[in-house]
Amino acid sequence: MGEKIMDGFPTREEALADFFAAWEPMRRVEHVALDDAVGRVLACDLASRNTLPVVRASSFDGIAVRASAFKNGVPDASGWRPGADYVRADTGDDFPDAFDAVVMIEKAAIGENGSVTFDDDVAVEPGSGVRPRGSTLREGEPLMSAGSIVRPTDLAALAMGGISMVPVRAKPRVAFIPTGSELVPAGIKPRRGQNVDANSLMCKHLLIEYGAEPVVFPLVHDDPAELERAFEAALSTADVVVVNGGSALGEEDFNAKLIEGRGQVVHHYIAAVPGRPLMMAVVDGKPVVNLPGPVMAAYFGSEWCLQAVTARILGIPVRRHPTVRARADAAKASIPKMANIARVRVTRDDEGYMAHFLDFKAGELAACMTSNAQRVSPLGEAGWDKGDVLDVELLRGEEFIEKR
Ligand SMILES: Nc1nc2c(c(=O)[nH]1)N[C@H]1C(S)=C(S)[C@@H](COP(=O)(O)OP(=O)(O)OC[C@H]3O[C@@H](n4cnc5c(N)ncnc54)[C@H](O)[C@@H]3O)O[C@H]1N2
Ligand code: MOO
Repeated sequence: MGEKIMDGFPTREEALADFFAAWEPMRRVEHVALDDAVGRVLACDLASRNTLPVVRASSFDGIAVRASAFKNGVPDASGWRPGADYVRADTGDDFPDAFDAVVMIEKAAIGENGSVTFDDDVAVEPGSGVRPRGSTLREGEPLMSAGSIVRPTDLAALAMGGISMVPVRAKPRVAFIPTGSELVPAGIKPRRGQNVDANSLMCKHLLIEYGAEPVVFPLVHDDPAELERAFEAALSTADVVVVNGGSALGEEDFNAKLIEGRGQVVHHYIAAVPGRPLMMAVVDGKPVVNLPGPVMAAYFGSEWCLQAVTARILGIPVRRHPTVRARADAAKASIPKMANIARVRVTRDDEGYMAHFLDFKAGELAACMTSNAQRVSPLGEAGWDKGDVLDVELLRGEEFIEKR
């Protein structure tokens, strides 16, 4: 391993800048129904095609009247008849052109014969109690801009604006190739020497969260020909290829070698742990990532690298987790030359939030993966003391933090 352990690696930012300079994102546009648009990235600015109300609408449940009847104060309406002198017009209703104002139903008692008795304080002007044409939305009014991610409330705006098919950026198709003869699929009991393929599921769903369309390949054994077949199939169909495992120097680590022989390696080994043997390459103009195999390494590499690649293709920023300030419950050393991700259990007591750092190398890997927080140490940080207050990223809502 020698000096390859810590020294001379690019930071994540430097590595990504070089990687991004080496390939151009292709952006395809497709049209999806409103019902399928949530979570998708808008491909262009959208403006309303509708005007609402189309003509007018009552502001409340009431009766539509002629304002002229109120010119000299509250009229005697004992002889009024529905249809001729007034009509019912409830919230949002349009009503015949003969009427031009609406009186709230609380201020107008309708008799059995259709007559009306108004409260003494009713004041009616032309247009009172009426929302005019366009007072909700006007044709041509901007609805959303390109690059926004569609949410359920946005659907309401798009629906009102008469958008039925939504132009969105196509999801980047990311092929994920899990490798290693020792792996068995989730749900199969591992025998001696075997390990569970935990990354395929984790990375598939992380990629979905990032906005990609993952294509998870079947497990590839440690066999160069098998790997090459999977790699070429992935390259011919996907926008991004991720080979998982075999990134370091093991006997069966053909993956890095295959990629090296097939394209241009931009970086191999990054100042980010776990997962420093991550490799970025370009093959046939497409970004290829050799994501390290250990679960925490695959997670961190997905978060900083695969997410950035997906976000670049989609033209969106990478997501930022909310942070809280928490007291470290123990001292810890970290490697100053490396950005170091640690998973954290955050709890609450009378003094505030407390951070318990989990150790994936000491039997706590599952606890790490299910923890409610994490922290990436900045480069240059050597560690902290018990009681130091640190920013930690929350991975579940603050409302779920347990009180101790
Ligand atoms: N001599 C050296 N050994 C190692 C180095 C090094 O620099 N020199 N780097 C270490 C570091 S750091 C990491 S990170 C790992 C990188 O491992 P690989 O990417 O080569 O992965 P594999 O060797 O294929 O597997 C390692 C480990 O991960 C498990 N794995 C693989 N895929 C999955 C999966 N889909 N789901 C769950 N677990 C997976 C695999 O079973 C192994 O246990 O190398 C260090 N070694
Ligand atoms: O230290 Mo590696 O970078 O274990 O993942």
